[in-house]
Amino acid sequence: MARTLLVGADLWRSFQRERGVVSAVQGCSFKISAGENIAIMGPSGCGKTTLLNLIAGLDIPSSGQVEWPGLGSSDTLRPERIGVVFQSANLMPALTAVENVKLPILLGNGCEAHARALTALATFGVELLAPKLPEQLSGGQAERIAVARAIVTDPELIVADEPTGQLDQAGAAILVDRLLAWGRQTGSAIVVATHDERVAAKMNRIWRMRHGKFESMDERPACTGAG
Ligand SMILES: Nc1ncnc2c1ncn2[C@@H]1O[C@H](COP(=O)(O)OP(=O)(O)OP(=O)(O)O)[C@@H](O)[C@H]1O
Repeated sequence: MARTLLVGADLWRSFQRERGVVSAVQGCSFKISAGENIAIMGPSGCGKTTLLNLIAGLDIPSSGQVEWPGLGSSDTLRPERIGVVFQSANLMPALTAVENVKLPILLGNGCEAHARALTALATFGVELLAPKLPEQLSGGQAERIAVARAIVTDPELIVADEPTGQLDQAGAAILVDRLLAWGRQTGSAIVVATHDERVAAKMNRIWRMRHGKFESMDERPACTGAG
């Protein structure tokens, strides 16, 4: 049986706003195991980003518990155990593409950072963009580099927030196929928030959210794999 990486138990996350409290995540419970790939879908504002932040240990639930039995504690998760792809790439503007990808390894005191960063860029077919600054990149190129940055430390879990939002259909399919191929090779789990049914159809499981809750969790896509 696959190793359990993460368990969320009755997670709630509420935000205090001027007009009252918004409960972005409302009682979500789940488990993520090694090698799984999961799409989180649902309308804008249903809580996908908030849930991803809890999964990645970037945010703390208002109540409930998230634990990473296969990965460690929340202060040691990133960048080595969990790789994060933020919405809209979030590259550091003053650093070139290859420097952006190197960054998580340097933070983790790794060696051979440049070679590993180039390998990660090549995984997504963007190694020729290594010397470019973010301002010289298209949105889709920046997204590919952001995903390369997330895998460069060989994490056991990737959490990606709409990683293909700037790509056309063909570009999105290639990026996701390459990410899933990397996941199969390394045994890593991949969790992707997406509005794109074609992207979701490539995953093993789909979790559908509405108003902060799971509507369905174990839905199997009609077609799976790298097709
Ligand atoms: N830091 C915050 N402060 C206040 N409200 C927040 C905060 N973060 C999220 N919210 C609210 O929580 C709800 C869920 O937001 P979230 O970004 O998780 O949704 P989403 O499903 O990821 O949306 P999208 O698909 O548009 O990215 C929304 O009503 C949002 O306005």
